[in-house]
Amino acid sequence: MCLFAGGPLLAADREDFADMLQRADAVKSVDPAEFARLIDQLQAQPDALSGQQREHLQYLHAWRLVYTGEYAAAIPMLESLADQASDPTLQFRASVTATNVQVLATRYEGAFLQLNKLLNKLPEVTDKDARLQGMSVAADLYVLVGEYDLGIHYAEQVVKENARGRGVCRGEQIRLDTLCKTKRIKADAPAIPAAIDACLQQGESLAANGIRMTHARLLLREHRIDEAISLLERHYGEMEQTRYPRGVSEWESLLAQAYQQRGAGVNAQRMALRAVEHSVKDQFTQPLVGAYRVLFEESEKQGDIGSAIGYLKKSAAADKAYLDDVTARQLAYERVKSNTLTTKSQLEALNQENKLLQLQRELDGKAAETSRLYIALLLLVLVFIALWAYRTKRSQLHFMKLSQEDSLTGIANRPRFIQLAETVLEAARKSQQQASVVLCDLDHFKAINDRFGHAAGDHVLRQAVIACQGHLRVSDIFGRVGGEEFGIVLPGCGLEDAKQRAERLRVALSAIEPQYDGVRCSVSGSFGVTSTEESGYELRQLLAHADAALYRAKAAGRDRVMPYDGETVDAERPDPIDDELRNVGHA
Ligand SMILES: Nc1nc2c(ncn2[C@@H]2O[C@H](COP(=O)(O)OP(=O)(O)OP(=O)(O)O)[C@@H](O)[C@H]2O)c(=O)[nH]1
Repeated sequence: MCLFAGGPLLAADREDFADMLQRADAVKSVDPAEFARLIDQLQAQPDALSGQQREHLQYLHAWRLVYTGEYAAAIPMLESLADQASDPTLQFRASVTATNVQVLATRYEGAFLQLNKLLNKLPEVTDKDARLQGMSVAADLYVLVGEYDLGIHYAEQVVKENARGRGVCRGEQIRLDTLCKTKRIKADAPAIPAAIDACLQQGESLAANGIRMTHARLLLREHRIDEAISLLERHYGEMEQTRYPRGVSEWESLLAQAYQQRGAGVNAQRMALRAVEHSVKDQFTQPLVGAYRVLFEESEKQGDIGSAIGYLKKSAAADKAYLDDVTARQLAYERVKSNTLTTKSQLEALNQENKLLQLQRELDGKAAETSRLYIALLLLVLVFIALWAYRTKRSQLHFMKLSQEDSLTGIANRPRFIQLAETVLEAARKSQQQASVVLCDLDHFKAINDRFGHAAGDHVLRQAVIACQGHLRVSDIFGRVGGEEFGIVLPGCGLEDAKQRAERLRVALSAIEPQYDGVRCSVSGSFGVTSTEESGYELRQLLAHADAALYRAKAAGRDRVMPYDGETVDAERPDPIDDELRNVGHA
């Protein structure tokens, strides 16, 4: 398929682009020519790429600019990707590279600020390559400001994680360089060839040559000049192929110094000039200072004073610029560190404040909870009191009912009957209305008890009450005033009415045929009736007259109704409710 032919873009094309991007990413530091070819090809069709692919391409393009020393152009591209890239891993990688470039562009403060952000983000980054990049930058930066142990720590971390087998090469390069700087390694250390091998196996010739430079420095330090020259000459072409100007310039400066130490002035001069030529514009590095120094000394040796003075001036300027650079990065590091510490302590203060607020909130919460508990407790007590009051009232009512009720028949007992009758009669008296009183006594009740037993007698009493209730009004007062004797007050009834109603009660009584244990017995009752017209409104009088009439009914043969006939009541005749009346009167 032709990738860049016109016509609609197919999904397969996008896959090919993705493939090319991956490939470009993979070869960017090992095969600059292939990397450049792929980037150029992809850049020719920007509209054919997806948004994410365009971002990836932009990152690789910025990387290429860094590689060729165009830092000013690369930094804004990388910063924009670090802030806005849709893929978080690309975001992290862009910010790592941005940090790196800020160092190269001597923007140290920005670099250290960015480094702090990176290290904070690092624990969340899972992409192994991105982690390798982040930790490598951290190691480089710490070494740059003389924090060698920190640098070695991150370098060792890179080796340990060994992302895609590249960690050993990258981490060892930093570690060995740091050990060289701190004079903690010898030129014959076996770690050196091992690290070079690891890099070569990964195709990382730039890193392999970086380690070789470290090796050459160690050899020179140990005055093994020929070995150093041999090493540097042997791999010079390879270094040139990396097309990394900064690295090439450093290599050439080192070789120039080696030649000079050997006394090969012409070669030293030639190589130093190349180092100056390949050095990054406006970048004052130690190798550049070294190259100018070689040129000055060689010119001086040759008696070319004019050139010597010129190189001396350049050397002094480069040296000063380099020292200024060292001071600048040191200052930037200290400033960021102190700002970070200040921010940290401010954050801690804020944290403390937050903790206090949190505690306060918790206390408030507890107080609210306690209040809620108190309220719940109070409600519980109130409910308990209400329940207790309700039960007390209920039992009071129950006992009151018990005290007013006849337990056998459920109608008013004698005291209650008297109380109700008094009230009704008083009302009748006040309204000058008639009322009648009826006394009813069951006939030969003793005989029922004797013949059928006491329980049968109780049963008959209950049946008799039920029969009577069927003929009484709600306003009538009905009570049990003796063993088998009942009293009835009929408000609004004159004597005739009362006689008729008593007659209905009598008929009702004689109609019941209570059965007990299968034995049927007959019941009848005798009734004595009087009214307020005959006897007045006094209950005692009314009852006495009704009782006299009842006595007459019994005497006349029972099972009948007798009205009070005006006869004088026998004072000797025992009055069944006399005591109660006396009590009521006293109450
Ligand atoms: N079973 C039962 N008997 C009761 C109760 N109260 C009173 N008696 C009985 O009622 C009977 C009343 O008898 P008496 O006073 O001689 O009257 P009596 O047999 O009805 O005869 P007269 O009234 O003259 O017709 C007694 O035997 C009492 O024991 C009660 O609650 N239950």
